Amino acid sequence: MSDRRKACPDFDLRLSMIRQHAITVSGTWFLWINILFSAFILGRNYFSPESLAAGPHHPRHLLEISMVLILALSAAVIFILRMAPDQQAPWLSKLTHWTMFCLSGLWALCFYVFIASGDVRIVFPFSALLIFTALISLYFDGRVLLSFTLPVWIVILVCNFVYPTTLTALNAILYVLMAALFESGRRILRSWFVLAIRREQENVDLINQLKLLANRDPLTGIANRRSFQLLLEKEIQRLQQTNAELTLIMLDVDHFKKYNDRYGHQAGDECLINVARCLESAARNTQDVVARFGGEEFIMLLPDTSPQQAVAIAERVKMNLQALGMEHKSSPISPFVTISQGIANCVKGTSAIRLIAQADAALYQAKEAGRNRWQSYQPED
Ligand SMILES: Nc1nc2c(ncn2[C@@H]2O[C@H](COP(=O)(O)OP(=O)(O)OP(=O)(O)O)[C@@H](O)[C@H]2O)c(=O)[nH]1
Repeated sequence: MSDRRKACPDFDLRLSMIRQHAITVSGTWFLWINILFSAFILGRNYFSPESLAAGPHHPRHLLEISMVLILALSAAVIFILRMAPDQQAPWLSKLTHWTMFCLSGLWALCFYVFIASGDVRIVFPFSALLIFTALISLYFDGRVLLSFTLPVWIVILVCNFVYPTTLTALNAILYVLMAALFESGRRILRSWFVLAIRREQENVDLINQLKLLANRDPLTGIANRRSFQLLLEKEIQRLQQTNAELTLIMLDVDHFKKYNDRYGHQAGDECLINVARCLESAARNTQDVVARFGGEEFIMLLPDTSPQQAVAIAERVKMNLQALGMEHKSSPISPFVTISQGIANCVKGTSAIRLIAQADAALYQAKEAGRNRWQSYQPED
């Protein structure tokens, strides 16, 4: 299957972003090549001016102007690419694209001067070198590569016939062969480029999936105990540095064993999923974390939350569950599924283990007091 048919929007987006970035990196390298080549032509023209003196057409000044322009343009664009504050900015790749197009026009002019002045020996090796270095640096973006190579190619081919030499036919065959080699090389390089990005994308997806598996509870989809512990540690650290508040609510479904025994394990699973949704809708924002602590136990991590605000959330949990009205005929306290909650507020210096133990103790007190209620942690005297 071709790369294009297999492509998905995410992959296409990533490919175009990497291409944009790559063009500013390898485009810089190619601009240095342009500087080197134009300096060489200028030097050659200076030290051996007779090479252009033959024939009726010898617009030497055109050659010098185009080489100086290539030098100046390449240097200016290298400077801009290096100094740009945001190296990923899309305008950088547009600038590189247009620069390649302008450079191509200037090189086309240079080759026209060579052919028109009868200095044809340099044309084939030099154009081949230029076009294949363009291939190495721009193979991943067909449009940019073509905007550089096509004008050069067309001018060489046309001039070859307008100013015929003894080698006109042979040169034409060589240029056509070079075009075929160029295109096949471009396809091979591009397919490796796409493959490398595809593999990288697959690795990123795999890592994201593993992260999800490591941090999510597979049944309910909410955070698991491990991820809760990490977030709690982070919040406690933040608490030590600021005057923020932090509250935990530990929650336990009442008489869940009886629910399982009456309705079956599958229904028990669905009940836990519904409870998780209830807790999520009672949470206020993305800062609040709802996690499954284990079995039919849940926990809510509420950053920047006072004990009074936590009580309001606990009430909301109770209301949400009541509104859901999940039948629990085996419960001795209500015909519907209920939940007991223990609230603990974190004071500076309290460890994560201690805070959880306090919320657990408050939960135990809520159960002791008859279940289907919340209880704030009361330190023993
Ligand atoms: N369906 C289902 N049941 C689970 C899951 N995890 C734990 N349980 C069940 O939850 C029940 C917990 O029972 P207990 O610890 O006695 O708690 P309880 O019956 O709610 O009693 P109280 O907490 O005192 O109200 C056990 O029957 C477990 O098998 C689960 O993922 N799915």
